[in-house]
Amino acid sequence: MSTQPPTRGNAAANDEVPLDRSKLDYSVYLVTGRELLPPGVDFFDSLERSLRDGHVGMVQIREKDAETGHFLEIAKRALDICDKYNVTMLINDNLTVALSLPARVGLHIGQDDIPVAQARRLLGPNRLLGISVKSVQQALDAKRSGADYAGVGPCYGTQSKKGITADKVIGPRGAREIVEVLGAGASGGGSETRMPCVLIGGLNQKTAARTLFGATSSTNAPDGIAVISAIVARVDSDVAARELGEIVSRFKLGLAASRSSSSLPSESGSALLYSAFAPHPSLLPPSSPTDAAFYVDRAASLLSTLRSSPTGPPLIQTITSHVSSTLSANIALAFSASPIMSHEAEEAEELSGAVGGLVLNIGTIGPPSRAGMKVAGAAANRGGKPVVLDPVGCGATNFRKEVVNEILNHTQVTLLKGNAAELSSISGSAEVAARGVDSGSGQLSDPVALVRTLASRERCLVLLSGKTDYLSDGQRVVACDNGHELLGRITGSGCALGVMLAVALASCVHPRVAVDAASPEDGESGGGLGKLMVNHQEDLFVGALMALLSMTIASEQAAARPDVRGPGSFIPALIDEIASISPDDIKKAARIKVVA
Ligand SMILES: Nc1ncnc2c1ncn2[C@@H]1O[C@H](COP(=O)(O)OP(=O)(O)OP(=O)(O)O)[C@@H](O)[C@H]1O
Ligand SMILES: Cc1ncsc1CCO
Repeated sequence: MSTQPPTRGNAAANDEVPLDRSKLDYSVYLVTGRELLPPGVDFFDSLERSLRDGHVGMVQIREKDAETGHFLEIAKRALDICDKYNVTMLINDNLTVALSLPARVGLHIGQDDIPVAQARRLLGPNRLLGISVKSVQQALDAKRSGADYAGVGPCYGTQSKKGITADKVIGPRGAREIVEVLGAGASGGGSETRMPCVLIGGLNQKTAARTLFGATSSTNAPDGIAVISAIVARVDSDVAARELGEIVSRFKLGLAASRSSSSLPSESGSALLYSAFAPHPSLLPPSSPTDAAFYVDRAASLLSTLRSSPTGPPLIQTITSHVSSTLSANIALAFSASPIMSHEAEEAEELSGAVGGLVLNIGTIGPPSRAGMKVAGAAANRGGKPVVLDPVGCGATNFRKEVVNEILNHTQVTLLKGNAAELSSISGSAEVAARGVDSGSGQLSDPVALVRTLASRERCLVLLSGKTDYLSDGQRVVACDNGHELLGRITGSGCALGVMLAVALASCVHPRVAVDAASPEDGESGGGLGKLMVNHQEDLFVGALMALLSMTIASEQAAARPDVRGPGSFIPALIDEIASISPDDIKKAARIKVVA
């Protein structure tokens, strides 16, 4: 293990040299917390250990209970360690302590502390000044007020700060709105200068990748993560810091590659963590094809891959309604997958090692499935497994809206599927009223804009189901006219489609997905991170299309059978047709249009 100080050069240990803000490294920002140290671990030993390999670029000394003299004593010793490893140090809250230390030491304040403008006046122009923000307004104020960076959060509930309750948590999606306005030229006013930011609150080895991805907007991304217990509570704080550093650097590499559409650099033969949530750029078409045949051919060839997978059927964990459970499981089997209908939180973590994809369907959700979704969703995200969310009946009640919101915050979904009423409700429009689990009678005025905007906002694929289905990844939109009205006359066809989507998305992900199955007990330590090897062998957009075409074309074939006389006889025929649908059927019968 290296004991050499890193050459990052992001701190001016010599106060003669003005702080070069462009060289600060926010990737892993450690906030100290003596109260969280493991028993018998010395604060300064833990700090030095976490800094020595160069993964932590900033340290904030946080002492909520120490009186000023003692705080200063701790900060002075901590500064020696930070200087040794060329790490930038800040003081939490206490202006007196910050001002008693050399000018290279900054100050971080909260919204309830001294106003930023006043802090800036007292600190002078050179000292680093950070502020915690939890709303867009606070972010805009922070940009105007002379702060250098923002801590955005709390992303999740944490144990480190008393008083944080679930309703104050902003989630990765709330963080994204803030990250957006902190970017250069953000709408809504404020300075044109981009303000760096770190995500804070519940960030650890399990949540970091998903949260960085979810908090990234189309124009701006977080610069790093601020953590307390994910490092401080670990005896091996060096290993903890390295794990976090690797997650952030993989995220940044993936982000750069996705923005330049270049290929992702391979890392010991594995693709990058970022690709767990977004298609590998090399799988995207070189330019947007307007020719539907391009997608139909690729969907057909993905179906043959699924039918002949050398690794066997993908295991699909489905947390779904008791109404549609059996139909969904049978359809998964017919579609060359292996279903497991499990909503038990207690087994979700263990199960996640074996599953290829996860379905979260809120049809008859109750406390156990709600809890199971949380654990299963987090585990799927960590392992790079595709997640399909079916927000059944969303919009019909406030409870369902709340549940969907909660899921979108705790899990980065790969695909969101819903009918007009459900997606209308999630998008915040009242255009199509929900009466129950089926669409209302109203029509969407602009389904293309709805799926595109929602996909871009939620950073996932969106599939709007109905007579015509619309699929988008936020840029491309394909409309599909296949399907039979009998699908709308049986219950659970949408739920079963959700499972088929998970199967198809799982078949896009390279079979060499492997995550160290060891999992920590306390949810905070880094166990279970292992070697993540997530590759995609096909564009997830094509995967979703393959499932949709398979369901809708099979429904047409079933309805055309002489033995089908209505919804009752249609169900077994549909299962049979799904079991036998072939790549050729897809090529012959697909009726899709590239509409954007
Ligand atoms: N009138 C129709 N004509 C053709 N296909 C249809 C029709 N209605 C629905 N479908 C197809 O049925 C499948 C399910 O879509 P639907 O919108 O009915 O889902 P849903 O409302 O979520 O269903 P459920 O709640 O019963 O599971 C989709 O593949 C869609 O293409
Ligand atoms: C009828 C019904 N009620 C809750 S879930 C469900 C199945 C259709 O989604």
